[in-house]
Amino acid sequence: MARPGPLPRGRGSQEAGAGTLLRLRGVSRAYGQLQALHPLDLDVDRGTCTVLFGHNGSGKSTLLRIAAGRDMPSTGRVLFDGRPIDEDDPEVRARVAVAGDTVAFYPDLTVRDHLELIAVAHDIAGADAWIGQVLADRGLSAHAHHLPSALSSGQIQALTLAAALVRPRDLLLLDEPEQRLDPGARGRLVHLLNGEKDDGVAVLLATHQAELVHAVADHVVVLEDGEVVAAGEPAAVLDPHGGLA
Ligand SMILES: Nc1ncnc2c1ncn2[C@@H]1O[C@H](COP(=O)(O)OP(=O)(O)OP(=O)(O)O)[C@@H](O)[C@H]1O
Repeated sequence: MARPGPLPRGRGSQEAGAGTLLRLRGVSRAYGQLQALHPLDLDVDRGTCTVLFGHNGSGKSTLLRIAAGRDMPSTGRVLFDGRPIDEDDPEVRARVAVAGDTVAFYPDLTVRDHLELIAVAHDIAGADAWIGQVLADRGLSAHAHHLPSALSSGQIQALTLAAALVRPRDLLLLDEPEQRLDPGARGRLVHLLNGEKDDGVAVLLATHQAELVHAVADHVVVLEDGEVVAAGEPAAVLDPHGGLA
């Protein structure tokens, strides 16, 4: 993906390709009596993609929220670039991009307005051209001046992705980014994720789609009722239909 002007990336991007960026140790999460996540360890390296795969309720979103510093684990710790993650930490805000499972857009701001707000907040050079590129890449150019209420569910999903992609990032966290995308947009998503890896970004995403796992993952973690039941290279762990190999 061509980027106009300086690459809008996080401050640590000069270290891209140099090892682990996100490290989870002994991380678990209980909601009252429910053990949503049993203790697990996970490393996500720069320039690689790790995929969380599992049925509804297996703990994927819980793990992503903890990895983003948006929720505290019941046990264990999360380190981003060697320090405890906290979503209020300016370093984390500058370097971690999240497209989560809940989305809130301003009803009276257009698609382009949303992306401009984010670009301004992150002080992005050449923002106009860059926003134009992100809109085109996500198939949103024709909807740039539309309000969120005028978008289809797939276009809302594309805007959710665009909002994460218009900003700098060394770590990209995505919750079911393939949801509601048509085959063309899913193809662009695969291209995008492989481009992120080439740029040295560490990617952690949750999905239900085995095809996406095989297309982008270096490492897959299969969750069942909050427990890791398999982990490793996709070809060794999952068959093409998403069953355990
Ligand atoms: N805030 C919460 N309070 C109580 N229980 C929760 C909360 N969030 C999630 N859970 C429960 O934790 C378990 C894991 O949920 P989670 O959303 O992490 O699953 P998931 O794998 O992302 O599911 P899906 O594929 O449906 O998005 C589920 O049983 C869910 O009901």
